Amino acid sequence: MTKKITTIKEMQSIVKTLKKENKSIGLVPTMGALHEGHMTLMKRAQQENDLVIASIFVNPLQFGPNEDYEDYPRQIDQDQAFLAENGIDYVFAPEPEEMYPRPSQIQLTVGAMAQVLEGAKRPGHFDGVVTVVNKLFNIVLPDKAYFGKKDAQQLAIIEQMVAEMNHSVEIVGIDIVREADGLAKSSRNVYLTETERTEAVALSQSLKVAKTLYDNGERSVEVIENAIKTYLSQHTAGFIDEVAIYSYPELKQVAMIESQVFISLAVKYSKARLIDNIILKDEQ
Ligand SMILES: Nc1ncnc2c1ncn2[C@@H]1O[C@H](COP(=O)(O)OP(=O)(O)OP(=O)(O)O)[C@@H](O)[C@H]1O
Ligand SMILES: CC(C)(CO)[C@@H](O)C(=O)[O-]
Ligand code: BAL
Repeated sequence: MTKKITTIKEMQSIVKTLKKENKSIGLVPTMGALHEGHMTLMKRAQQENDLVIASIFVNPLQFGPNEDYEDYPRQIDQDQAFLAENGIDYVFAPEPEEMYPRPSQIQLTVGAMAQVLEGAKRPGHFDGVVTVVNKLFNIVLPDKAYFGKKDAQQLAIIEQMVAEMNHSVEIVGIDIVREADGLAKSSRNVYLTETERTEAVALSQSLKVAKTLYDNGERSVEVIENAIKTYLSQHTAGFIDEVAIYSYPELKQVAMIESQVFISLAVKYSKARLIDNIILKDEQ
């Protein structure tokens, strides 16, 4: 059975007991509408900790005014059953009023790392992410916390936050989990129409085109970005919102592909904005 906790006080009291018993805690922060991508994070957390706390919280602070906060899929009972089937110990699922009971006097702001890629498209998004993740770390006091590489910029910023704020937690990044045809699993995939779902395979396919170019020796950012844009425009009617190559984890733009970089892309469909990325390593 997965025990559902909705108050910070109860969660902290459970954590206190677990710490007294010397149990290691793995935290998997999510926004719910759980799928196999999330479950891969949970499984890894189970392997590496005495017990796992999943959090489900659609964090209002990380959504812009014209984004899908109201519409974001919420299915806590289904999620709790899925967590129980997979032997997850606790789900921390507070309401927004529990996490943010009063107007905030103290704000966290992410610097240059949040001015590019997703952060540039979604102003304030990463300030909201680090705020809630900070609170979750303080409430759950995890030994390890698990984040997907699908949100590569988020992972880099959280690693930076942990280093700067001296959180006693080890951050574990998990590879992107994909559908059989290559589409990255995402809670927002349910928004896709049938045609969009068929076409959305173009995101991962275009990254494969880029990888092949890279493997064949291409190192020009412009050539690789253009190849992705061309592939996408030929294979999907979705709006190409972003195709960019950045160093990882510094999140600095690169002129040539010389070090570890990631190619990030975002495509907007009628209701869903999907992201994907691939990390390229220069073996030379
Ligand atoms: N396909 C995936 N592979 C690996 N990690 C994933 C995948 N999908 C989500 N995650 C990770 O799970 C955690 C929770 O993500 P979240 O609840 O936002 O799910 P999501 O499916 O990414 O939803 P969204 O539709 O908002 O993109 C994040 O660390 C995210 O990177
Ligand atoms: C890390 C997170 C749970 C914080 O709200 C969210 O950004 C997500 O689901 O990736
Ligand atoms: N997985 C990223 C959370 C968001 O889109 O707000």
